[in-house]
Amino acid sequence: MDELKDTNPDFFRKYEDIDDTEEFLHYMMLPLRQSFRVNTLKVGIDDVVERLSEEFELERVPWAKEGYFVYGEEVTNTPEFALGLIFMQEASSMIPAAVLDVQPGMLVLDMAASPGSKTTQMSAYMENRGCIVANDVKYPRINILISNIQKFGSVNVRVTMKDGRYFGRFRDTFDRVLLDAPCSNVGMIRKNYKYLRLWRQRDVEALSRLQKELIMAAYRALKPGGVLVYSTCTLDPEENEEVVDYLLSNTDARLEKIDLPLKSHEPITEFRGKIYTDEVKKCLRIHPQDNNTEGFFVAKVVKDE
Ligand SMILES: C[S@@+](CC[C@H](N)C(=O)[O-])C[C@H]1O[C@@H](n2cnc3c(N)ncnc32)[C@H](O)[C@@H]1O
Repeated sequence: MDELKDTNPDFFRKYEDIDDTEEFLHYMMLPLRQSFRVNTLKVGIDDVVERLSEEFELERVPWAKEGYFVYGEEVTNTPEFALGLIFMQEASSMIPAAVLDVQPGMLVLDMAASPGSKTTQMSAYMENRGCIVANDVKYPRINILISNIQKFGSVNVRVTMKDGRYFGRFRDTFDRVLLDAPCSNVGMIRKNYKYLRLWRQRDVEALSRLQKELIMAAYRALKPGGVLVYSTCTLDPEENEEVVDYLLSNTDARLEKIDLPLKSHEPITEFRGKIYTDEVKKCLRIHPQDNNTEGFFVAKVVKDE
């Protein structure tokens, strides 16, 4: 552990103010459990589960009916994976689309969509009806997005390559908006230690500024009566509670409490001299030890009619 701390002392110093428990550090460094979603556009959940149970131990993800943890050998070596009947996705990353409550026929904006795990999850929930505009700003990531959409069999998706802030001009347009924002990826340290090496406070601050602009554009593009979900796979308050606090202070946005069968941490309302509205307590702040997943943050925002 000491060796690891030496790779980025600034990170560990800051995180003493966020979660200084041994449990947090322990789970941060533990390898992630594998998990997948059944592609309900192509196959029934029970059929896949029955077949894969012959080879693997499966455990249902409590917050996504088609999500499973998988134990044993590499599930990506199966025909089910090759045929796109299952989609590998970290279990906590299944939360935002589960919270967004998309319905068949809706117009949905996925503002930062690549590699498309949540786009494909939403297209399954929408039974391939309606339309998802799946956007990403980076050209190489657009290719991965398109290939995942094709492999999954999602036919209700249109891909765009724009800076997410561009969508602010489509005022009151989308029934649902997902902003799964670019972030400092602290939650993904469990997947790859490179995210620990790469973490810098100045990047957190720059990302926070970008996220505030993105969430304002996302809210503008949302129809009255619609729902916006903001999520990150990081735990820095500047990228989470502070961004949501910014939206609430500058618009008429409202938060709704998220009710899912999982454990979470109390959101942060005060950090390094900044005070955030108590409303942010309605958000989900998930530390890795809560459910043995990646760290994650999710906010459910509504725009009144
Ligand atoms: C957390 S990842 C999205 C993961 C994706 N939602 C999924 O579930 O598969 C964030 C994405 O934001 C994209 N991004 C970065 N800056 C952006 C911007 N200004 N506008 C739109 N997308 C951006 C990145 O290229 C990256 O693909």
